[in-house]
Amino acid sequence: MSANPVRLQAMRAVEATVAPPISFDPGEEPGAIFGQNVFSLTVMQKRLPTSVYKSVVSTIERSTPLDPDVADAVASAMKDWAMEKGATHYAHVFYPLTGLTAEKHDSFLDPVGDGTAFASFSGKTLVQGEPDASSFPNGGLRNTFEARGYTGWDVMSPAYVLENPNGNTLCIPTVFISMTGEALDHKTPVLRSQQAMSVHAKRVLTLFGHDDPDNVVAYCGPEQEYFLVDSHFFMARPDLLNAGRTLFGARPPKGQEFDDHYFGAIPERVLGFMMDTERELFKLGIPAKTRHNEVAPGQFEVAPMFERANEASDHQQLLMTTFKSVARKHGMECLFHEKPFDGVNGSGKHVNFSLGNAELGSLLVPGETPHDNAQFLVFCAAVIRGVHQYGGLLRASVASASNDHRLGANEAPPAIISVFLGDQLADVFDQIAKGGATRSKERGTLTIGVDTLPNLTKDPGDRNRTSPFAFTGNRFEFRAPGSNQTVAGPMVVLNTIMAEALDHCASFLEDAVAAGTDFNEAVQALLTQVISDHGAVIFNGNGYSEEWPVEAEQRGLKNLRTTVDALPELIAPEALALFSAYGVFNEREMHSRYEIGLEQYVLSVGVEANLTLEMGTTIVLPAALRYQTELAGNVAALKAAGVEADTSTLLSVSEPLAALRAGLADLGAALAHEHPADALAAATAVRDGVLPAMAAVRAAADTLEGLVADDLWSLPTYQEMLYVL
Ligand SMILES: NC(=O)CC[C@H](N)C(=O)O
Repeated sequence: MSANPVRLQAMRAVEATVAPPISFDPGEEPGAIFGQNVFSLTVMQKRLPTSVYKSVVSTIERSTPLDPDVADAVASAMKDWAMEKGATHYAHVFYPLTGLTAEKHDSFLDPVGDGTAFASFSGKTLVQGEPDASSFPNGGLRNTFEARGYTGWDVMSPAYVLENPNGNTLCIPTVFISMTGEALDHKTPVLRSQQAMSVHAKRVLTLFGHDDPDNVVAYCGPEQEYFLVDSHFFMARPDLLNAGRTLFGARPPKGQEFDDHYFGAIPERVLGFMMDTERELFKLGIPAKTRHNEVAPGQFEVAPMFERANEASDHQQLLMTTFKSVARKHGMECLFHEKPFDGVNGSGKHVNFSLGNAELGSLLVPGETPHDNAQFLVFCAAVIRGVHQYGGLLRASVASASNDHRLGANEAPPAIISVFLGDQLADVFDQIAKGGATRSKERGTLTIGVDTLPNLTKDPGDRNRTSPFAFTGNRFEFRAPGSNQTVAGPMVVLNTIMAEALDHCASFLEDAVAAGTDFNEAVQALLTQVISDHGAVIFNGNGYSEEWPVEAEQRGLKNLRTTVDALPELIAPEALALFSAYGVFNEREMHSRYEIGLEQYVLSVGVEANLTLEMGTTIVLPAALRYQTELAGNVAALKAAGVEADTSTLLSVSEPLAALRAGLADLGAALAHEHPADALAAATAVRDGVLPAMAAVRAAADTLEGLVADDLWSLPTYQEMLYVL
């Protein structure tokens, strides 16, 4: 074991760690706690007069406006319920463009004027709040002197009581908008885009004979990957502490090459943590379903069941905060960074996406009959059209400085957005392209009934983990979103591109039918058109291969490697036209998101660069210099003793040491440059000037880590952080 005091102490402390007991009551019925802290429809049904309850349900299901009297009744019941659960405050929770969760707490107590106070909570307070919140990024949508921003209750996402050892709070999920009604958050566009998509999905469903269908919603099932690191190591790494990822660290002798961690037995300490998180999530009605070890050592995954996109997105944010706080209780730090450790697997948040409603289920499930299948194929075709036309927007929706390190490296999807259909579906679309599908690969049988559409089995064939957008039997999996990102961004783009594509499909079919074309023939013609116009986006091969970027370029698919390449997609004329046509964002809102994305990029690389400079100068350089001095002393002593001195070790250290010094000087110089005023120019300068300078410092430091005496190296190493839990 290392004699370096910092690391030694950390190791001893890890050894001595005793996991906290799980807060589990052995007599408890399974599932008894699920949703216990949620003001759910069931709770509302019990506590509200029937007419009020029905009115809320209608607002949720059919988007009817919320009546002020109904809001008052709901608020009163909600307050009583929350106070019974120990809540003293309520908070409008919102999701500003930092990607974090924001909350402003207010007490239920109102002073009466005679020195006493009573608890109150009106419909108006439930429905609307007014946090000052002027310091959130708004990309030019507000000036600080007109700081007003409003929060408004998202009726479709239930309120809940958040427990804290120091007191409980009633939390109300809200949208956050400016005085002029422009979106300052991630939730507003999810709701707007969902509405737009529903309008056109319903037109398609009506064409397929569904009479007055319910609203169609987007479902989202996010798979959250994360790393756990013992707190003692975490605290000894300023980079993890401040940037969430290691900026230094030589590859460990053993990485993930044995694939021995993936789905392996979950370490006892981690399992205890997982059970504890699940309990907290269950109380909040978050359906955490699956847990397992991931590819990299120290990496794990939790996957909740799919939910409506807006609720899934709120739950996802809550899940992340819950994981962070429970991990600390267990003496660990939960890392959501997309690439905390260089050279091993990064962390994604794969978004499983489908459309549907309670009445019809998922619309991306192959049906039992050719007629159902025709409907399914139209929805799939819409996905293909949407992803092909707006792949750049999907890429932009997952663009961040941290995700740039992950995409295309060590088993994460590439930055080129293509669609994987699986053998069966690819074969069907192939046949459609060649003039009408008559058989499905799996069954190999001719279809009967409504002419030429094939039967489809529900088994889609093999999975393809190298694709950023893969059909998995009853949904598509968008694999590019990063572990630290909100799922709202991708969901907004998915909903909006589906709105456009379904609008196109519905209009095509409506026109054809009006012109007297047989409906099935119209469907065939539509599918043929979509596949010949947009089939280039379908790629079933290996997305990690070296040939793919070359082929993708020939197909005209974009390869937007970095955030700086991707973000301009947001303000491309076709993107502005798309989002405004479907009422999701106006031009100002798009520009604000573009500016904020670039600003966040510059800020996060800036923090990392300053940290690299600081750690390089105050931790790595001194360790290397000490070792060099020790070696020089050894050479001098040998020479003095008249013994021939071997200087090779001294020289091998001196070389990277010189490179480190030069690298630090270059990085310092790169950081001293004033940023250009234009946001894109600033981000480009950072990408092309600062990032390479950081990489040069790291390369020299990582070489030194392999040379310097272990007792002089105080930064916990990759082997310690990844393997000691
Ligand atoms: N097994 C997996 O699905 C690996 C996925 C990978 N961690 C990613 O970044 O997306």
